[in-house]
Amino acid sequence: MQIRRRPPNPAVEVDILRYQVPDPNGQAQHILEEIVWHKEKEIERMRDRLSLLDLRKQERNASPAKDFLGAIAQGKTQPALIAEVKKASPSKGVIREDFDPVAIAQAYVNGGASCLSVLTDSKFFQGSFDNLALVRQAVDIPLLCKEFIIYPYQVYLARVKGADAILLIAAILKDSDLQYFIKIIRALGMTPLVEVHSLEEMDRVLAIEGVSLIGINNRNLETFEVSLKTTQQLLEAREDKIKELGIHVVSESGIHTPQDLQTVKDAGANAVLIGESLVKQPDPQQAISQLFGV
Ligand SMILES: O=C(O)c1ccccc1NCC(=O)[C@H](O)[C@H](O)COP(=O)(O)O
Repeated sequence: MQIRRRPPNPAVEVDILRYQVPDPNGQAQHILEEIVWHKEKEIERMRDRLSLLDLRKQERNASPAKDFLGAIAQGKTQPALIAEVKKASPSKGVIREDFDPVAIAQAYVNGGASCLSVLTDSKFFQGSFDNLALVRQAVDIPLLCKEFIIYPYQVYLARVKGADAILLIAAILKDSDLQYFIKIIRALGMTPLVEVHSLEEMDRVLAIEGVSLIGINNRNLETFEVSLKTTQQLLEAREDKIKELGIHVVSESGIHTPQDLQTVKDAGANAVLIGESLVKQPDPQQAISQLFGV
């Protein structure tokens, strides 16, 4: 997958100029590119309201980040559950009409989730950084900020709002950007979760220093096609290297049944990231019990 980046204005903090578009007014070629192009404008507007300098001052007063990787390693369930607070998505539209992020988060905690993932994108997922802050106030377990990170600004904002881990998507960041973001995330005491979808992305990420947690997304973000074979194939191909490096693996997306759970567990996933199949149930706590048989 290739994401074409448009010339930045104003100049950005990271060297992300590889993916420039020949025609900046051209059409996005797929949803991930559309999201990234929208993010550029969105973050520009956010910076106008609150500068990076002021945001970094706020970050110094934030309470310390919780141990996201430790919570997965200790896993309240097997595999450990990262339950996602998700109202809508580009592939499914609105998943839950009566969306109460705090009530859903509390139900997930009562159901035995080890960590939570909170979508903060507003245009495509109807999430928000306010939701992240509300969930942070309501629960004690570690939180992943599920964003499309292209600027350090988003990392600092996530920390200020209470994130303990940050998603980095290999398809939208080149290697030097990944390295740079991993350093910032670690410097702020958080855990980077680096997401891949292909063997090529897996190999890029395995060569980068400081990666302790890899997410294998079963959803192709270009076509929305979901296949658990993605987890099976990538783990089968790189199991030895992953073990040698002591990396934990999260299987993400498309997990709906106990059989799906068993499939990715047998493939070697240490954790699962589940949104839709839990959030669409009237009682998300009971949905976890049914899925995990607990
Ligand atoms: O969910 C989507 O449609 C989507 C589209 C484009 C980019 C990302 C997208 N989802 C992000 C995720 O990775 C999922 O929210 C997460 O893995 C949970 O998936 P699911 O259990 O299938 O809701």
